[in-house]
Amino acid sequence: MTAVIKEQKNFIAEHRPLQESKEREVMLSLSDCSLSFGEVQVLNQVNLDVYRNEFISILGPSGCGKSTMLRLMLQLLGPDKGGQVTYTSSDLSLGMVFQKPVLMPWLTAVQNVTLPLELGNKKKFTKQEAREKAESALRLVGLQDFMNHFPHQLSGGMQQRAAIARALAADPTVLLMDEPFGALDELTREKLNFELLRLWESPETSLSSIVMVTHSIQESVLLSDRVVMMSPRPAGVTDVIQVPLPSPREAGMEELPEFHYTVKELRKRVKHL
Ligand SMILES: Nc1ncnc2c1ncn2[C@@H]1O[C@H](COP(=O)(O)OP(=O)(O)OP(=O)(O)O)[C@@H](O)[C@H]1O
Repeated sequence: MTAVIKEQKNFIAEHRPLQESKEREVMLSLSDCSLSFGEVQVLNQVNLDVYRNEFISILGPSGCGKSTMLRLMLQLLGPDKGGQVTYTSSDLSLGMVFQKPVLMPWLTAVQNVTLPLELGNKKKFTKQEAREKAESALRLVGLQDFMNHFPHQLSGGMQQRAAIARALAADPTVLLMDEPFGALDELTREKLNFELLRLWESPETSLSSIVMVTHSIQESVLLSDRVVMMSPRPAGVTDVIQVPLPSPREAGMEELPEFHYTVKELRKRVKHL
């Protein structure tokens, strides 16, 4: 058993090799991005590179512009003049998971996951392919026995799993997540955090990088390689902290001194904002 776990760890390490900073590949970048809604300036000169094979958390005060930053990354919004959002990687494909699962109540789990794959003018998948991709994504998130359940028949955690499956079914290389577990109870949240890491590390998904907005300092330290801290609005990046925990992350790492030290350091910096 131990040998199998060790083998899996080695596989994960090979699958997701740590890159030296000078050779790290940038997947997408925000350069000097400011953004205003009318008179209200929300973002101020935000600079951030998202690298291949990394997990980034974004922490910042409520209303500072974290979701707006994700919408910039998705190019649903454009920055003010002078700013630039650049997609640098040739295999970049973005997926999004929102705080609320936003499932169609009249569709089953598998129909909800299939729907976006069938929409749009340039249909990438046939009906049959879309269905197979949806079923395989639902299996990945552990909902194989609930494919034909309607959203009201699923718990909050299961609904969020379905929303993650919906994003994964389109084979994104970068997954953007806006407080995906914020509305869940602590135990479910903890469970889903580790499930998310497992999905990220799995060779069965196309995921390379994850950018997650969270309000939890502990969650950000446990999950991420880097924590990006934002100031109050108009928000800029005040700090980028490299988390010194070993990879892959595992349950129990919250007991390590590096974990406590990093949480303490982030708390100190949040207080100074
Ligand atoms: N479409 C919009 N039109 C006008 N103002 C907007 C729009 N979207 C966001 N805002 C404003 O931009 C600011 C930043 O919003 P955003 O949702 O990005 O913050 P946030 O950091 O994600 O907040 P929270 O942590 O509370 O979720 C807020 O003051 C919000 O009211």
